Amino acid sequence: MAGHMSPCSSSSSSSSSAMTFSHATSSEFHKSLDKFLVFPRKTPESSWVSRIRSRNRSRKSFQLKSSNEHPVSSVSLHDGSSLAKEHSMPSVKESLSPVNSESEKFESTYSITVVGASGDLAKKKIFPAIFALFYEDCLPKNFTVFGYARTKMTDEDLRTMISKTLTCRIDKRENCEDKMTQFLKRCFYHSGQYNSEENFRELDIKLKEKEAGKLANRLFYLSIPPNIFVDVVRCASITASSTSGWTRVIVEKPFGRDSESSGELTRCLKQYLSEDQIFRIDHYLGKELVENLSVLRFSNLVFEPLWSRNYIRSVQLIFSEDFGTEGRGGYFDHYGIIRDIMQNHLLQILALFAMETPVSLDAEDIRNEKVKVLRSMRPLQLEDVIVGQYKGHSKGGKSVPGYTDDPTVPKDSLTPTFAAAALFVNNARWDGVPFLLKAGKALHTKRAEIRVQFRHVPGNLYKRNFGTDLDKATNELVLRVQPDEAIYLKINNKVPGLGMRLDRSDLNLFFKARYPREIPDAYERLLLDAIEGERRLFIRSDELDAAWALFTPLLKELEEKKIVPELYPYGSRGPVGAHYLAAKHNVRWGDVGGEES
Ligand SMILES: NC(=O)C1=CN([C@@H]2O[C@H](COP(=O)(O)OP(=O)(O)OC[C@H]3O[C@@H](n4cnc5c(N)ncnc54)[C@H](OP(=O)(O)O)[C@@H]3O)[C@@H](O)[C@H]2O)C=CC1
Ligand SMILES: O=C1O[C@H](COP(=O)(O)O)[C@@H](O)[C@H](O)[C@H]1O
Repeated sequence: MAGHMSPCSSSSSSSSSAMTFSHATSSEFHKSLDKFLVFPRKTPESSWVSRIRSRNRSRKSFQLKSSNEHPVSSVSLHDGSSLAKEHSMPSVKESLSPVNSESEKFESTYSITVVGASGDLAKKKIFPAIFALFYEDCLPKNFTVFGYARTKMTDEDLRTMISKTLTCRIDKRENCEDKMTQFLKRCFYHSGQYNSEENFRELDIKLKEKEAGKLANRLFYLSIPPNIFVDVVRCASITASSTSGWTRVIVEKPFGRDSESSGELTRCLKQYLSEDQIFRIDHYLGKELVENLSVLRFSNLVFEPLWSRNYIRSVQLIFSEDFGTEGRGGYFDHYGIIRDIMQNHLLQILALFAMETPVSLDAEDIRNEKVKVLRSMRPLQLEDVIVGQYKGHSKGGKSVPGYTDDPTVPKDSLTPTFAAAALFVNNARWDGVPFLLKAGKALHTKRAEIRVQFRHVPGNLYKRNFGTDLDKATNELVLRVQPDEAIYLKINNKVPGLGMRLDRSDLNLFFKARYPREIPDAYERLLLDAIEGERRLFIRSDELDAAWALFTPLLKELEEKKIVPELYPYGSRGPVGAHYLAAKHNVRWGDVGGEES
């Protein structure tokens, strides 16, 4: 069975000292925002580069922009102290636009090594995201991509494999073929075992060849099952970390399966890496609408005053997929939907939603606020959770499989493929407000959204016109994370004409209509942030601990008591129990009934 954490000593063949990887200085993320210029990250290439160049010419400073436009590891020639500190880690944009011989001296190289390059995630998401960054001219001049896995492949085989999943931006497609060819020339492959220092040493030699003596920054993306994370980090740290620039490691979830295993994983990783070097990815934090949540809230006066128990009746975070665990049943059965979606993606959104205003957009300020929210929540109780599992059925000559029909899933599996839960943030702002989380596979639709249901209007003058069901007149703010990103607010208005008939309408910001260009994939944003050293969208270890503390007792209880999930048909709206759970907290799910626009 996949997924058991190996203790860090498991296959360690040699001892090593802590923090073998070299890492960026902490000053990287302690700069104040207003010290720097602000550039939009994605403007067309010519204007973007020329803007940087002209600013650099006039101010002699380089700017590196991460997803919050916060210059993270920039080098300012105005600031002697930061110059001295950070010469060892020039920024991406710096190497994009060398402007004087001083900077030429420090020209740096960047490599991204995708460990587990033969796998599903690498093919589907990571290589396409790196290419998209290249296509958008967001990558530095000197960059190399390496694939690493056990599968025997040549460089050419890797290129053929990844070329099948590369796509150019829908709204551009200019020079697409050329760009792909240029990109593929930068891609190389090394076949090796995950626990072999020798094989990583060979990788190091190949990396050094490409780096050609320049200052080298290395990013490792661990796109592998979690039971080999520590082996890889150990081997790479001992034999393949950069000795001149930074070394960073992106770790894919799952980060453990409960508090203990997660703590153990963190402890093991920290034998070889400092916290600054670990980039725990939760790709939902890279989604456009999740990014927009804080903007909506903190840059519009109309929302923030309403953002509390005084006006908000419930917050609903909903994830549904219209397919089952096909092909991933073996992995999934060890985790279940609560660990796969709720404890990370939905909880992260909840923390961003509920946090207090951070001191600044600095990663540490934001993550401090998120941790406070998580630590203000009471651990989940069994009575506030319902679990379900999809079953197969046949309809009109077509049959769909149940979860346990998957040959890699035990026939008597009790693993939930659906869960709904009510969580509470016990602080002054949110006391008593249910945060309803719902996540499920093999449901009737694919969707992720944040629904904010406001309280009923007190002493409503128009009560008569709404009829008896006041819930139907409740204002609701919806952030549709996917598909068809949108932000809309349900309001009540008068139907034009004589008489007084009320209607419910949407004030709608539909992103495709407003911004008719493709929205970057979450992995693009996150990869760029990792290259640029922006940690805001990555999970800090104390956040992770707090998240597991909320779910671990419940997960244990579910397993110990062998709670049987409620069966629901593949393609349905999920177990009825979810409605009882909402009703218990005096609310209704916003995504059911005629209201789900
Ligand atoms: N796929 C997805 O959509 C998502 C995946 N993730 C996470 O990302 C990581 C990678 O996912 P994914 O690509 O699906 O994983 P895969 O199962 O496809 O594994 C990736 C690669 O790791 C190697 N590998 C697989 N199993 C083992 C094993 N038991 N021992 C040693 N090596 C093994 C294989 O390469 P080789 O045999 O060539 O060495 C494989 O190609 C996982 O941690 C997963 O949980 C997170 C979110 C979504
Ligand atoms: O992390 C995961 O996410 C995917 C859903 O991601 P999305 O970006 O396509 O919404 C989910 O299918 C998978 O089970 C889970 O591990």
